[in-house]
Amino acid sequence: MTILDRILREKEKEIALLKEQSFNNSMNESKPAVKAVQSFRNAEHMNVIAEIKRSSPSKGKIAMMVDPVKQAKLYEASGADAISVLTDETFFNGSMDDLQAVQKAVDLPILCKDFFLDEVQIDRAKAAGASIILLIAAAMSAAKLKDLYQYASDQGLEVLCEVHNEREMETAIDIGAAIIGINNRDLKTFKVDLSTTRHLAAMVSDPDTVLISESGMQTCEDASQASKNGAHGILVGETLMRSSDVTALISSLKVPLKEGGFPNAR
Ligand SMILES: O=P(O)(O)OC[C@@H](O)[C@@H](O)c1c[nH]c2ccccc12
Repeated sequence: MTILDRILREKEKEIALLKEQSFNNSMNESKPAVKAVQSFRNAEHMNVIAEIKRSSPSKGKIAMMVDPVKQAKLYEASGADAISVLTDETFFNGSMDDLQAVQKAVDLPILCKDFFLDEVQIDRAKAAGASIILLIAAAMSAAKLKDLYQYASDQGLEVLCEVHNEREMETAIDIGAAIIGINNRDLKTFKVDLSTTRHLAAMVSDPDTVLISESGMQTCEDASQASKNGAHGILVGETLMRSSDVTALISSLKVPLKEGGFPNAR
């Protein structure tokens, strides 16, 4: 059984418990929704989605003692364009409380990074203040991905649709995903290969699609390579969590976008 299988099995248990609760998902309505897709398209420099990540199955402990609110404020003050909060407890030591606290403390779009398999998880993420959710193509059928994408959109949430091979990319394109995340890490083997972004970005022909290169980003050379390969954003966890100078790191990652960014923006 792969780690992804183990995580998904755990999620099924979590979903059964969540179904016994109800979530007031109008709670978040008063805060003006910052549409990440629009701000990403307006950028001339690499969009940086900065992640709060205490630990992971592949790397073990990364920053167990992090104060998520402090870290998120530092990300925001350093020029991050969105914040990703890992909310899975069992495998990543995160929590929905982290996300809720972060959302209250910053004005940036907040990505709820979890393994979504059911609408009830989307309701909970929205109630906690998420503005974007992650849908991992490798975790479900194409039909399910489409249904959850639609459900999240109907709730006013944005979706980062994550792919890591050609078949998943075809599905993401097929459902018309506005923001596609190309994961350089294979969730089944943990192997990181930055050329995954080049390979899969080349399949996208819609000039309005926002492409995010995810995982394994360490240096401004990596960010430049991602830009050359067609990415408009990068999702960075471990390197930022371990950095002693987050501000300098984020500013070095904000490299110019290929051809100045989106042709029709601004
Ligand atoms: O810490 P890294 O290598 O910078 O990676 C961040 C992010 O891409 C990674 O946390 C991630 C991408 N997709 C996921 C799906 C589930 C859990 C985690 C992830």
